[in-house]
Amino acid sequence: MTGPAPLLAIEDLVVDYRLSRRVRFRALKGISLDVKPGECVGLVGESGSGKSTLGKAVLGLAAPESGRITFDGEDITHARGATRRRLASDIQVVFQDPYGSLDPTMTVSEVLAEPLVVAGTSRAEARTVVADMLDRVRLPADAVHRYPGEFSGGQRQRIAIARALVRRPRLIVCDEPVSALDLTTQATILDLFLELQRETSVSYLFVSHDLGVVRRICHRVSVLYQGEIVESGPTAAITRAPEHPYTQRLLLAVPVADPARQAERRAARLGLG
Ligand SMILES: Nc1ncnc2c1ncn2[C@@H]1O[C@H](COP(=O)(O)OP(=O)(O)OP(=O)(O)O)[C@@H](O)[C@H]1O
Repeated sequence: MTGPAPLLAIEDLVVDYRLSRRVRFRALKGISLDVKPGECVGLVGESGSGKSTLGKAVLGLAAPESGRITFDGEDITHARGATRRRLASDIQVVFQDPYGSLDPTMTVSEVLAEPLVVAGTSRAEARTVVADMLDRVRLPADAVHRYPGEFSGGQRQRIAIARALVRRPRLIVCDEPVSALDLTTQATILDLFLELQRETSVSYLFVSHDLGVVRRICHRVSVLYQGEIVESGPTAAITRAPEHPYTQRLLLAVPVADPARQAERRAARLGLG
């Protein structure tokens, strides 16, 4: 193998959902991908392709039938209990809906300090870390006394990112983290992810249905279609010359600024081009 050892390695992963005692649905049909230290790897695919299932498996929220997930060389495929709690400082998650993932009854200070206090950090030290994190995600210092519901969608996502960062994770699973935001806010949050990566060398597994978003932020991308990876490689190469027809379709769905090109693409998508 060339280059640094992967931080996260997924090998031939199969995940089923049990629909009834006899019936199972195979959501992931033997997926392999890896994320190297400091890298952002995109997992792109349309709704129902299995993206969130892969994220859940990494976080220990979906039990694989077979295959292997290793983190920093340790097999975590079926990690539970104490191992999972230890992993929680290394692997964090940012979800699509920042409001749903933040307790509305807790102040921002409590939301951010909780994971630290649970992990044994003193309250005084937690206060220092929280202040530093708010600064990093560009939220005003007085945000600590307010509640998540008092913030805009973009600001709430900044709170969720700060919460993911407080325990200094090495990997963040980002599950559609900008899908609920308008385009301008999306751009500023993606810039924030990039900046944080430069500052902290954190790695991202970046799940998205939007190849346009992935193109902005990911070094490499894997394209998931009906539970299988149909194409993967450097993002620039995949978006410049996608080989699989499904990737080509995903690319056609990316909005472009030029209305004439947009019309051409719409025609191509409808088979009129
Ligand atoms: N709890 C569940 N029980 C049964 N089937 C499920 C369950 N969760 C997901 N699935 C099915 O597994 C497949 C993959 O779902 P998953 O949520 O991973 O897709 P996704 O690509 O993340 O979609 P979306 O972008 O809409 O969130 C879908 O066909 C979905 O219907």
